[in-house]
Amino acid sequence: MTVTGAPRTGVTLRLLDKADKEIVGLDRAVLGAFYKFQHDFRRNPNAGGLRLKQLEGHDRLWSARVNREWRALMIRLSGDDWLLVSVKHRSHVHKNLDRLNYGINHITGAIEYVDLQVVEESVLRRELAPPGAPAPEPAAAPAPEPTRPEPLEEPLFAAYTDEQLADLGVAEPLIPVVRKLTTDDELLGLAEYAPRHTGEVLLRLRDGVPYDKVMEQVTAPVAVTEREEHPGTDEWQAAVDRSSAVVITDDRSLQSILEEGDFGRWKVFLHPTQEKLVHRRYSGPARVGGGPGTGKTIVALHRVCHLVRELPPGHNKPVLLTTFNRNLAADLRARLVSLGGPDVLARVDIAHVDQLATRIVREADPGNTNRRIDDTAALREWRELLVEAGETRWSAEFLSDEWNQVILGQAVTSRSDYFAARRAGRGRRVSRAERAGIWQLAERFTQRLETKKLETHRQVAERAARLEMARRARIERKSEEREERGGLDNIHAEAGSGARLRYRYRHIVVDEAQDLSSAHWKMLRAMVPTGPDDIFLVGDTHQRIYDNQVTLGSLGVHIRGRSSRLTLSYRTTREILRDAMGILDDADYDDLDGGADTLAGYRSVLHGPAPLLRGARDWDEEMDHVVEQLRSWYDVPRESTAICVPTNDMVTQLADRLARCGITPTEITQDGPRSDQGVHIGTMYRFKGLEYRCLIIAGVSEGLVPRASVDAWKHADPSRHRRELHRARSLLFVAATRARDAVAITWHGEPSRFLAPLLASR
Ligand SMILES: Nc1ncnc2c1ncn2[C@@H]1O[C@H](COP(=O)(O)OP(=O)(O)OP(=O)(O)O)[C@@H](O)[C@H]1O
Repeated sequence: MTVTGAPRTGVTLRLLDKADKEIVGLDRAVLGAFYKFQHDFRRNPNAGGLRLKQLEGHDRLWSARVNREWRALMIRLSGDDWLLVSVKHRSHVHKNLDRLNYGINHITGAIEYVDLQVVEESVLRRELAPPGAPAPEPAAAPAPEPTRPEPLEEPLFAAYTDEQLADLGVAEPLIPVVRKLTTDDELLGLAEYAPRHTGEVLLRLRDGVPYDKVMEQVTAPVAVTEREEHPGTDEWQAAVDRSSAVVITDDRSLQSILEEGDFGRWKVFLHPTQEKLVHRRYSGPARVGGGPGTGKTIVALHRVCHLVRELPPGHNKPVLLTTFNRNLAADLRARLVSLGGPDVLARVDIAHVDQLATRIVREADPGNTNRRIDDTAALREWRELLVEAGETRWSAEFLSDEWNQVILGQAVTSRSDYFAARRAGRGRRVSRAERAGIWQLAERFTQRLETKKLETHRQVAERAARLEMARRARIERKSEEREERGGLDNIHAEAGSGARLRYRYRHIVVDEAQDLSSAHWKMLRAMVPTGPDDIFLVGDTHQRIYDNQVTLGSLGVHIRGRSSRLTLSYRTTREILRDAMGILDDADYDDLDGGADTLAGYRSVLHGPAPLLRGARDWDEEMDHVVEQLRSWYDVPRESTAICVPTNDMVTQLADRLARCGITPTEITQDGPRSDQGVHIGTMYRFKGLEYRCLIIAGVSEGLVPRASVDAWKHADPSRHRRELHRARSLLFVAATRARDAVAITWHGEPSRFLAPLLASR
């Protein structure tokens, strides 16, 4: 349960997950009346105009008047604590009351509400109600248009007994309906109405996942354990804490639901597994993994709000929320304001890791005016240096990697240290004489950058890490001295500056953790004292698109025993997810700490068309296909549509073609999309963390995805070849999982090797 604020009168009105869908479907006048109703009810439920009364034959179900025609149905949890489960037309409230079912699911321990009348009529489209029953609900949540089942079809769940279904946590009143399901349309219709856990279980079984796996992956994570039962507390009160329900206050929560519809749901209805991760107290650094769209960022944002609420009052910003780049940091800021409002924002520093590193380095050296360059620009510098030096023994790529991963990566500062440095995972062996040569070139490279007043992001990150680690050592020393002197406060003042020396943050929350480098982690580790709730990180190594493989334990970030995984995708449909997983193949992925990670149990309850695969003769024809595809999505707002391509040139060419066809293109730059309007176009790297309704991935041809040059490593450096292929695969995986509703993948010439499993499945 998410609590977004306390009511003022002692009356608590909560809203059960899915009841909101019914409310959003009401017409505007009724919605207005509902808004007023919830306000009046919280002030005084017994006010005459509300006509609060218990429903006959139901010990906890009550109705109250929303307006002349509409009634709110509520479960009374205890004295003044109410749970709103439905808003119904008054003609439906007093008839067939035995069709209303509510109770506590004995497996999940959550409160569930089911209106069998609505389910049977809308899902099965069968006349199951007794004669004289009211006509179908005028304002029930919109049901998908199911097709009439073939009369003799085998029921979908015939292989399972009622008891087996109940043991998985399927809502018991729905089991007779589940037995009657014969088509996928009916099943998807039921999943729309049913308590969420029931939908998850049934769809997973229908996907062919074995019973035991469903038990392990879907039911076990949310099952009540004996330890969780609260003896002494009312069982309904305990159950509401395990339910997806939100306390209605006058503030954002209701507004998010009523005005933003499905788009606002992430702010209020967390999945029980998300909820647990947000509110838990961790004894040290904790990590949350999970496939794309499982709500890792959402959990990180709720976690930030939770940490802020636990802070003592103050005006500083003791919580750091950080991520990989500027674009993502801007997105986090916007989402955090929308979730927590200005009060939360006032206590949180939001900055991407390179921005933090720059701050630290500038603080230590305010006169530094060097220009920052990225890895590609640094590689160009390496190439030029090699040409100028007439050096042919090593390629620029090899030296650049050696410099980044071994010299900077291990903070190697002297020739003798370099002779002793570990080169694990670097593939090619180098002799002592070769190391001497490489070291000389590395020194020339550093001097070259200094002369040109250039600095790479990695250099800055390394420098920042060293500065922060030194600062941390000073803090620890001072605090030891202070203890020895019996707590004299002024010892804490930093020598010379007079400034007080303290840790920069109390809590750090990291998004997109899989792409941070060792230097970033060292810097972050040094910024926060070691202790409970110090670092909370979310990320997915299947989406790692920069070559930053780390073992967190060796960097002082000990997540062992505090690692969890989310498995339900809220973004991607089952059809998109299946193809995206096909792209990943069976490559190995790490867990950021030297172990292996998997996407076992990764699933979705959303449903849509299968991704479209289409080849063309050449790039010109492929661009025509892209335009055609965009035109077929005429009813989707252009800014909810995007195209990603492998190269910058293709971005320019495609943008040009779209503009000539009357479709506004908007390029996604390093700082995000140039404008809010038009179809977004960018290279695959730019799509990290973004989300669209419809997406085209174009140019997925052999030679482009992966780049042809990658295969040059096959014999020269097999380990690098493997890494490059891994990264290219992840890049396509990230791209394919950005769409909510529809994906089209196009290519020209030969399709990318990564598409082989998808093409074979068609
Ligand atoms: N409990 C929830 N209720 C409704 N929507 C949710 C919930 N959790 C997440 N979502 C929605 O799912 C989508 C994906 O969430 P989010 O961006 O947090 O996923 P992620 O795991 O960080 O994805 P990625 O790894 O691809 O960046 C968003 O649109 C978010 O609003």
